[in-house]
Amino acid sequence: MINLHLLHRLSSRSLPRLYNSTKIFKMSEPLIPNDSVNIVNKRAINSNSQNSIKSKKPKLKKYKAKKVDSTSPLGVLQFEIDELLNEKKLNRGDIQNDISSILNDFTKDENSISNKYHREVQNVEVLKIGANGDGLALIKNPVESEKFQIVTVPFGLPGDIVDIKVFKTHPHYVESDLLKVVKGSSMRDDSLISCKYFGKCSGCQFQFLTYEQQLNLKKNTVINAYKFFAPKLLAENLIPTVGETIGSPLKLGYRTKLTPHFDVPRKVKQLEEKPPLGFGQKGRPKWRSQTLAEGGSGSILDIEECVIGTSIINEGMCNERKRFDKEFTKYKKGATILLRENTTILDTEKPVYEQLDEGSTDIDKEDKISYVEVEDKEHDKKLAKTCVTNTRQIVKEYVDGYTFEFSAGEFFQNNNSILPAVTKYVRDNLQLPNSDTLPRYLVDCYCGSGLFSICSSKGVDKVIGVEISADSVSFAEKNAKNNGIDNCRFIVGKAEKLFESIDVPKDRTSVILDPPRKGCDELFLTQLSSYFPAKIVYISCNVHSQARDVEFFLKNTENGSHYKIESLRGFDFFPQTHHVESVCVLSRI
Ligand SMILES: C[S@@+](CC[C@H](N)C(=O)[O-])C[C@H]1O[C@@H](n2cnc3c(N)ncnc32)[C@H](O)[C@@H]1O
Repeated sequence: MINLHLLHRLSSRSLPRLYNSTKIFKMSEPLIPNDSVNIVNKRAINSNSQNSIKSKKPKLKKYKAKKVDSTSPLGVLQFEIDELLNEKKLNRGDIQNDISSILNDFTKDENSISNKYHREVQNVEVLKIGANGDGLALIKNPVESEKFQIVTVPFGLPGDIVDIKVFKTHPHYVESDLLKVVKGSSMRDDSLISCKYFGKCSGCQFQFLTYEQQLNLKKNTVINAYKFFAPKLLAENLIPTVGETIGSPLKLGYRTKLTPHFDVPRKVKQLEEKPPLGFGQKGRPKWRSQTLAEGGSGSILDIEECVIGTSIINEGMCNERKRFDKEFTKYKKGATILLRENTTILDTEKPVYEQLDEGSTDIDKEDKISYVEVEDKEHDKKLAKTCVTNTRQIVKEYVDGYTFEFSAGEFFQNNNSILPAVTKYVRDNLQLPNSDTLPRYLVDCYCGSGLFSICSSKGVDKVIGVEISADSVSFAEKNAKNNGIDNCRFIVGKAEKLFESIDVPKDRTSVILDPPRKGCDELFLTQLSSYFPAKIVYISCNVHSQARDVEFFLKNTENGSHYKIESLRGFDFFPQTHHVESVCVLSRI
């Protein structure tokens, strides 16, 4: 049982700590700038007045495709589009949109190409749900009657019949806003929605699904990722049955970090009206009458409470919003507010207020630090949770009996409730066969402030961690020391720096990989394969780059063919959202 008390203490407090002037979640610009026609006409007038003999043709606008990483959400969408086309026996030509005509259509009347494309469509059947949580559907092309369009439908579930507004065109798909669910999919259960901003905020996608359905969708994301990014492994039957997704103990109130933000329009010297402070709107809200009444009309939705944030993070958000109400006129640029949970293990002999570090304060309560007291019955400890807003402040987290310190602005996992299960799973899967007497070693690549190194250190003789952030490495060293662990060594540098000085025998060594979203690079994977460790546990917040890396490792490196995928499954670090963390275990054959 968790025992919650809210207590406060006196503290002086200034402005909220803001970082990164931001343009996060800015909606895309319209394809045709409003003044396009005027610019062209002005040029024509100028050239006439100079009696120019040459009548200059307006320059045709060309569509410039942005380079996307194939494992990013937009890159993955391309695979999903091809899969849908395959199922419908269509090809890319059948869904190609005439972007050039839209870009160069300067007429403004209702029959303009742009208006024909960006229209409302009724009774659209959603066919699939993609990895980023948007539905996918097939609609008729409004201009070329023999053609179709693939449309993304936010908050659309397979089987839904919906009315949509198409608002943006890309070469092979169009984006839409969901206007109305005409007939709901059997998966949809709106009674499960716990946030009034669901359907408008870009944070959550799955609140209307049972938790079991959410876990199943995430399992499918893992299956599809390996289908799309590891086709050779799939063809050779080298991918095992994907395990059930491991759920989070907390389904709501789990997020230990939130970053609400606000925009200040350009050219505004002094804000007169308070701008929305919250999270990005999904799609273009101006077609959704409800949205205007509930939280603003801009690209940011004004949100006072986030149901997936922990209670102290929401308390911090409430404090910082009160402060923003009073002080918004001082800001000349948009900014992001960091809200990061901090845990203090309480000495029950001392008054709580004496043990708290700096944290978010309540201006209505004499600037007292807000905190929530939590009892950890398993380890017989009392914890105080505070909310840190200063990116440089040192934050403490408490995982499975260990304490971790790191800078509030640096990386640390955001769902504390699932970490004991994840660290145990990693530890169990690092085990080497017949390892009862011989020494065992662990290498933790991308180790951050030492979470996996420290949580796995007991069963091994020596741990080597490698991490690019010197700041994180100094925290990893400090964390090992504070937890009484003396068998860990940490190296600052790119992951491949490890191989310059590795001194542990490969046959007795397991390796953890936990890279950022973009995954590992080929140089590192090639060197890892040459080192040839006994076991590899690859943890990833982007299963698509993980699948690509695993295929590269098994198929394109020196010793890759001597490994097999022992197991593969997702962990649900972020309930109610589309995100999935994937753990892939590789062992030598
Ligand atoms: C997903 S985090 C994992 C951190 C840690 N395992 C944890 O769970 O707290 C990825 C880490 O990789 C680090 N990193 C990014 N690129 C790197 C590289 N090329 N070599 C080593 N570390 C890198 C980042 O600084 C970050 O701490």
